[in-house]
Amino acid sequence: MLELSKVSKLFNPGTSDEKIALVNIDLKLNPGDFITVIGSNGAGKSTLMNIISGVMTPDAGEVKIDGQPIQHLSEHTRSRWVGRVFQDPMAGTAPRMTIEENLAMAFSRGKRRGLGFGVTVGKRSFFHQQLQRLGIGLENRLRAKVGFLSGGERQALSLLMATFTKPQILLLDEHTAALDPARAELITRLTEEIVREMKLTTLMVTHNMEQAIRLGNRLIMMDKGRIILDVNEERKQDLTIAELLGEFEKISGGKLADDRVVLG
Ligand SMILES: Nc1ncnc2c1ncn2[C@@H]1O[C@H](COP(=O)(O)OP(=O)(O)OP(=O)(O)O)[C@@H](O)[C@H]1O
Repeated sequence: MLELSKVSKLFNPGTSDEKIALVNIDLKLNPGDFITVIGSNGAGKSTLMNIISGVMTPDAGEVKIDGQPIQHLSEHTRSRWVGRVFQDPMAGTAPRMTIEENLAMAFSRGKRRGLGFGVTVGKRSFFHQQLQRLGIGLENRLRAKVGFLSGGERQALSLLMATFTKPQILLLDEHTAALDPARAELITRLTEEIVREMKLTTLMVTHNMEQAIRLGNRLIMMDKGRIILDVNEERKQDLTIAELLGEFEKISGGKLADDRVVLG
């Protein structure tokens, strides 16, 4: 499963704009772990996601999946093992393509070019069945252009596409933050269902403290490029938001500064 050892990342080193993003991060995910990630502004959460998915390379340290170092592999190659849903509903799908074309693209992810990209009858029936799981009627709109879907519908489609090929690791990068509360709740419910049914190992960044406590079996808190707290399932069960914020203050010596934090 995913393991990071001594991973560090510094932006603009040696300049007046130097930014510490990650400092000696050690993180080991066990199979089936669903970890929520919270932290202050600029704590390094997105950098962590970018390094795991291959958007960025670390300055030092190792990223391994099932014991194999992957930090030299491109984002495209890693997409075979790493699924990701971004905050922006526009980011995970191609707006000018139809729903079924987007799904076909996700289906062929990581495979050699030219293999399996078209929409065959067999695939169409599979896509129909998969979309039905979402319960929002997208299975009846297979040939609709994705650009015409609402943000929530697009995010549901992105979630399905990211998990289609049962990734070794699923990265959720504030994927409900840009949605209205009802849509956010829908995507959260779908996320829980898909992660549970497929037993996906998941890392989810959220600014919603209640969600961070309620979802998953483990919670990590980041500050200034470090993991400052790693809460296990047992302790997480009766954790409150006040206790979590208190822990942050105790360890970091300051208040959790996050302009997007949602307390419940
Ligand atoms: N491409 C970049 N170039 C320069 N500095 C960067 C870059 N990406 C991130 N940083 C800096 O690295 C640090 C960590 O940023 P990162 O985006 O990972 O934090 P975050 O925890 O996701 O923050 P937020 O919750 O505010 O989105 C910050 O100081 C940020 O300004």
